[in-house]
Amino acid sequence: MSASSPDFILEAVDIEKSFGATSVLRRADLRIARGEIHALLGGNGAGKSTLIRILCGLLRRDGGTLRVDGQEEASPNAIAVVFQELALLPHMTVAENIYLPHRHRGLERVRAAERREEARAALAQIDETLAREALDTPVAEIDLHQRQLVEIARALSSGARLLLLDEPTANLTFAESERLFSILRRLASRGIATLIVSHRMNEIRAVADVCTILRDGRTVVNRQPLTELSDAAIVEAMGQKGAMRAETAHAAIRATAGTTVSIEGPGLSVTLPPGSVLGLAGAPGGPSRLIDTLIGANTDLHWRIAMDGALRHFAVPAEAVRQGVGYVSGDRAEKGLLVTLPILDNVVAAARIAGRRWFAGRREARVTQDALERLAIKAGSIDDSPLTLSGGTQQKLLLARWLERIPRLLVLEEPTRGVDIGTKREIYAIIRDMAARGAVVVWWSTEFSELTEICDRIVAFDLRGTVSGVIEAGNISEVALARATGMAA
Ligand SMILES: Nc1ncnc2c1ncn2[C@@H]1O[C@H](COP(=O)(O)OP(=O)(O)OP(=O)(O)O)[C@@H](O)[C@H]1O
Repeated sequence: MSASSPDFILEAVDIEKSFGATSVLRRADLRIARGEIHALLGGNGAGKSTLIRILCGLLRRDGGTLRVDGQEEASPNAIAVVFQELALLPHMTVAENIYLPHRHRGLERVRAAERREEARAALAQIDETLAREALDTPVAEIDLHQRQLVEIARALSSGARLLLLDEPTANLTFAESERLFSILRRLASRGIATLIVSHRMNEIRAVADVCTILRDGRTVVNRQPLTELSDAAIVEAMGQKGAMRAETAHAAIRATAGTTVSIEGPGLSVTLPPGSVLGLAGAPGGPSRLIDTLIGANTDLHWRIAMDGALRHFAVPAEAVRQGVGYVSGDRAEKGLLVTLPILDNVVAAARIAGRRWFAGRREARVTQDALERLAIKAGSIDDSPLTLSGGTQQKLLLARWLERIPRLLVLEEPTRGVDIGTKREIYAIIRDMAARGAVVVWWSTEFSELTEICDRIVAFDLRGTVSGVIEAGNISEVALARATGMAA
C-alpha cells in the first residue's frame, strides 16, 4: 500500500464489497489527483456504480481504506455525486434546490436573499445565462441538461472538490455533452476533480486525462494516462476483446419475408422494405414524436404509418404490440422496466400482451431462461428483481422481450444507453439478425457513431424538431449527421 499523498483528493485502496454471496468489489483501487478529469471504465457489472456509492457514503464498504485529502475522516461535503436519475425537487426553484443542502449545515436562519445570492454565484460559475435567467424557475420547467448543471452547482456550493458523474451524458445531445465537458474542464483548471463513468470511448478521450479500469471488481488499469492506451488496449483490459468495431461497413440487409412499413409526414415520405434499418438523428423533439406515433403512445395525426400498404393508427401501445410493433427504450426507469415484478415477467411482458394472456404459463420460465442465455444476462434467478442487475444488464433485459417472437416493426429509442462496448456489439448483432429475419427497424440514437455503423438510411431532424434531410447509405457519415441535425460542436 503506498503512503498517502497530498496531491490526491481521493485515495481508495483495497476496497471490498459483497452483496450476500456475490463478491462485487475485490480489492479495488482508485486514486484521483486534484483537478483532474478521471474516467472510471469497465464492462457492465464490473462494479463501477458500487464503487461510486461507496465513495460518496451511500453504501458501506466491507474492507479497504478511503482517504479524502489525505484524511480518513473526511468532510462529507468534499465529494458530491450526480446520478443519472437526478435528485432535485421539481416544484422548488433552481435557487432553492441549490441551497437546500445548507440546511444540513445549520444555516437555515440565514436570510433568504443571502441564500439566493449564494446559489446564484454557484450557478454562475457554471452557466452565467442560467444563473441570470432561471434562478427563480421551478426545476420542473428547465431541461435535463440544465438540471444537471443545477446539481453540479449545488455540489460546488456545498464545497465539493470531487464530482462523481455516473454516465452524465446518457440523456444529453451531442452539443449538450460538449458543453458539459467544457464546464468540467473549467472546473478542473480551478482544482475541482471529476470522476466520470461512460461507455462512450469518443467522449472519454475528449474529456478525461487518465483512467482506471475495473474488471470483475478488481482494478486492472490504475491511473493511466489515456494517451498511453489505445482503444484496443482499453477494451482488452475490460475483458471485451472481440468488441472492436468491424472495419467493413455493414451491407444493407435484404430479408425475403416480412412487412413493408411506410412513414409519411411533414418533410418525409419513406418506404421501408423488410430488413431495413432506418436511423433517426437529432435532438429528442422530432424523433420522439415520430416514435410515439409508431408505438401508439400519442394520438395526433402528424405522422401516417402504413404496414403492407394498409394505414395503421394505434390508439394505445398494447394495440401496437398486437400488430407486431416492438419497442425498446433507453429510459428504462420510465419506459420499460417493470421494477416491481421479477425478471421473468419483464421478459414475457410483450408475449403476454400480444397473446392477451394474464397468467404465468409453465413454458414462460423456459423462454425466459433461453432469452437470458442468448443475451448473456447474468442473473441470480429469474425470480429476482430486475433492480439487482447492473444498469447495462437491465437494458439487455428490455431487448430480451422481443427475442421469442420477432416484431414486424422494431422501434428503438437509444437502446444501448448505459451498455458497455462489448454488449453493444452483441445488441447490434441481435438487431441485425432480427432485420435479416424480416423486421423493419427504426432506431433513434444520439450517438452518431452508432447510427453510421448500423443504419442503411437516416432521417435527420433539426433542433426545432422538423425533418432536415434523409441521408442515404453511401452518404452516411458523422460529419453529415452533425451538419443535418445542427448538432455540430
Ligand atoms: N443490491 C444488490 N444486490 C445484489 N447484487 C447487486 C446489488 N447491487 C449491485 N449488484 C451486483 O453487483 C455487480 C456490479 O454492479 P454495478 O452496478 O456496480 O456495475 P457497473 O460496473 O456500474 O455496471 P453498469 O456499467 O452496467 O452500470 C452486478 O453484478 C450487480 O448485479
